[in-house]
Amino acid sequence: NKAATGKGFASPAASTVNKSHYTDKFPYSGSIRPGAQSPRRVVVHEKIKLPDYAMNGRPKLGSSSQLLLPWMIEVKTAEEIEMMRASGKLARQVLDLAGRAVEPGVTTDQIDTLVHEAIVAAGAYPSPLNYHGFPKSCCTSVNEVICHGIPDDRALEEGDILNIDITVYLDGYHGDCSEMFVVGGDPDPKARALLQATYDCWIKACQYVQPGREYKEIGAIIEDYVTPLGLSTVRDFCGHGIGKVFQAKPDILHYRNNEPYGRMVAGHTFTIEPMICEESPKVLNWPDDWTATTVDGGRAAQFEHTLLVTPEGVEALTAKNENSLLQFWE
Ligand SMILES: O=C(NO)c1ccnc2c1ccn2Cc1ccccc1
Ligand SMILES: [Co+2]
Ligand SMILES: [Co+2]
Ligand SMILES: [Co+2]
Repeated sequence: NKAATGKGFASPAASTVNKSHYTDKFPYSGSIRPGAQSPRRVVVHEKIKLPDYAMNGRPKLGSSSQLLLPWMIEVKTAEEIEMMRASGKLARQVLDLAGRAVEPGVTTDQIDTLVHEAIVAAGAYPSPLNYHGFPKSCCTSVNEVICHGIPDDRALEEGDILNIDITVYLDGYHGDCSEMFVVGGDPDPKARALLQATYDCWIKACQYVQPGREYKEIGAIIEDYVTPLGLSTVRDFCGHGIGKVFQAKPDILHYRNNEPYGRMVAGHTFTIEPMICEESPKVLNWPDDWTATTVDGGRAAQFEHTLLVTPEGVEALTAKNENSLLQFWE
């Protein structure tokens, strides 16, 4: 996902704000707070191909091949599709490894360490690390955190719902996926409803994908599914084209829209990663420059696949494998 609109956090009208949960003046909306981060890592293994931003944090502008005009979507060759399959497969393996480590008392920093070491051991680079300066190798987003939660020293608690978002850069190609995990394994009924609805609208959107279908329809499918259930879909971050660059065209909006991104073609690769909220979809950006939470403390859930448009329809490059654990919503 990426900021589809400008940043800046909601500033509730002064008169109506209950300041009881204010700490250091910032209106945190729920109980999650910034934690202490362990020292940043730098990947220096000579065998690992680094993305262009690895050292200076700034991805080169424009799409992977300079020939592509901004509104054109890259069509991968058969060889590139094989590379994307390998990246997607690795991202899935790392996400499964991270998910198996989730239990009360484990910190998100410990999960980040596990993820970082597994990605580097596989000869890949953890794509989020230093992407626009991001400090960690994956995102861990708990409860009211919508996305881009930074792994830190907070221990996971019974009943937390957690998104772990993994992106790997393997031999020049990114693979990006994320999934929800329930800490302690027994979600409250409202969490169960949020997780089931988020999963169901996501699967519905993924199954819509096939050559000739319009990109913009994805948003309507998601929004029309969650709204009748009393849930909302975040508008500030979107899915994205992916390949030799982490984020490319098209922008995949998760709400009803008229984006002019045209139609799907076999060989397109992109993510669908809806963020669904219990209450308001409005985003409160923390002063840490990364973490995005709901403005009202309502919880949020997200799932993400990297998808390939095939002549027959769609292939989830980050699909679960025979060793992946199934969750209650599947
Ligand atoms: O698609 C993504 N995840 O699915 C994705 C896209 C872009 N930046 C990302 C991610 C994940 C982590 N960051 C790093 C970051 C960069 C700037 C602002 C906030 C976070
Ligand atoms: Co993504
Ligand atoms: Co994301
Ligand atoms: Co992701």
